Amino acid sequence: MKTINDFNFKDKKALVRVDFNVPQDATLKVTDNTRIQAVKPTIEKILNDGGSVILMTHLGRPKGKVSEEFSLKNILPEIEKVLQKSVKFCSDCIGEDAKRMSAELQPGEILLLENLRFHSEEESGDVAFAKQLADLGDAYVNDAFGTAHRAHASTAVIAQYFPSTKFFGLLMAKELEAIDKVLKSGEKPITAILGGSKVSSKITIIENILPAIDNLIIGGGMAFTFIRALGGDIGNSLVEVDKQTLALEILEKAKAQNVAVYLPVDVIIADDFNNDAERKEVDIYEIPDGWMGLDAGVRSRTLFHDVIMNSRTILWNGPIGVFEMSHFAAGTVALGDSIAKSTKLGAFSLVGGGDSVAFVKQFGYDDKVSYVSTGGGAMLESLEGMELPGVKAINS
Ligand SMILES: Nc1ncnc2c1ncn2[C@@H]1O[C@H](COP(=O)(O)OP(=O)(O)OP(=O)(O)O)[C@@H](O)[C@H]1O
Ligand SMILES: O=C(O)[C@H](O)COP(=O)(O)O
Repeated sequence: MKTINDFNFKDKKALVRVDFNVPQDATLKVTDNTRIQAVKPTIEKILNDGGSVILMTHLGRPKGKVSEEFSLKNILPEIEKVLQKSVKFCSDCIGEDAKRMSAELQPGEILLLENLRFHSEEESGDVAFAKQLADLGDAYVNDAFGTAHRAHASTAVIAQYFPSTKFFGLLMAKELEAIDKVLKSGEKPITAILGGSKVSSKITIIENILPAIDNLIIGGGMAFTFIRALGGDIGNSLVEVDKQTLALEILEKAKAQNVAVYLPVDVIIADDFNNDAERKEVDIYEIPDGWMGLDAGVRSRTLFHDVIMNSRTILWNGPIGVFEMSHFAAGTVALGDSIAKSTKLGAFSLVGGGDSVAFVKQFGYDDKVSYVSTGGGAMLESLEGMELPGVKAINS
């Protein structure tokens, strides 16, 4: 893997694609700066070499139109705060100003280009647009793991203009290593915990990871499709009726590959999808009509705990209860505790995917697991075994 550590950036202008698609509040203030913090080592390495940095990113989905709401001006103060440096700003990512400001950039300086997605050519992967961006720098660095699953002008197409000066940034390298550490070189036993709402969104992941893992814990809303397929009464719980055969096939495949599958054995049920609904705890095969399962029960939490404590490598994607409602968060919290405990005893744990990452941050588990991915869709596609366009462009 060719990273920025293989190059000296002295007197070079590095075009660095980052993913500063950060969450903002109603006043457009950044509410979580993790993605900015995450690329600091890459920027520092280039500046310390005596180079300069031209930052390119998208923010939101402005669909090719200029808009104040999606302007990077709104997040510039947060970027300067995190990087502890002043950052120049160009109000268009291409054109005369971008050319002039890039040409005038001195070693040690940083320039931020306005939102790439103000031009529809970014998402369509337009070659001429990619060339205009490429002309601004001497080297290309991709450190935008969160956007690596998009084949856009700045994430993939641009790389062809830097045949010998294209590199992975340090975040990108760390993310790819974390996935490899689980799926290729993980210490056994390896346990994957998959939750979330739908089986259909996790099928490809399950099929791809089965050969690499020893244990598979299936929780959350997707568990009910399996339980129903196995003959259980699931009341009004979330279910994908047309995916029951697939669920049984997955169980067969797991068995054939010697992967032990753990489904919840009990469940917290509610008479409505509502935090204040009436609740009780029942066997997962005996959910009465009119009730729905919204969290893992106490026996399930213990079952999962024992598996996790006996694991040396842990992959977690998807909450095992509706943690957004406080009365149904305990199962996911218990899972977080188990993973934290196992990690403390030396296991390697990787958490990926939008909702699970939101959970670990909100509940303070981010420092208690080995690695929290900055990618949502990119992480899921990596687990599905796809070569991400942003990765392929640097490797080829
Ligand atoms: N028993 C359940 N019934 C209904 N919804 C559930 C249940 N358990 C968990 N969920 C919900 O599943 C949602 C996440 O499901 P989704 O399929 O979106 O996962 P995901 O986005 O793939 O997860 P991630 O982003 O972590 O990969 C959570 O918001 C959670 O509230
Ligand atoms: O937040 C993300 O997942 C990335 O920044 C990609 O954003 P997109 O889904 O709008 O392409």
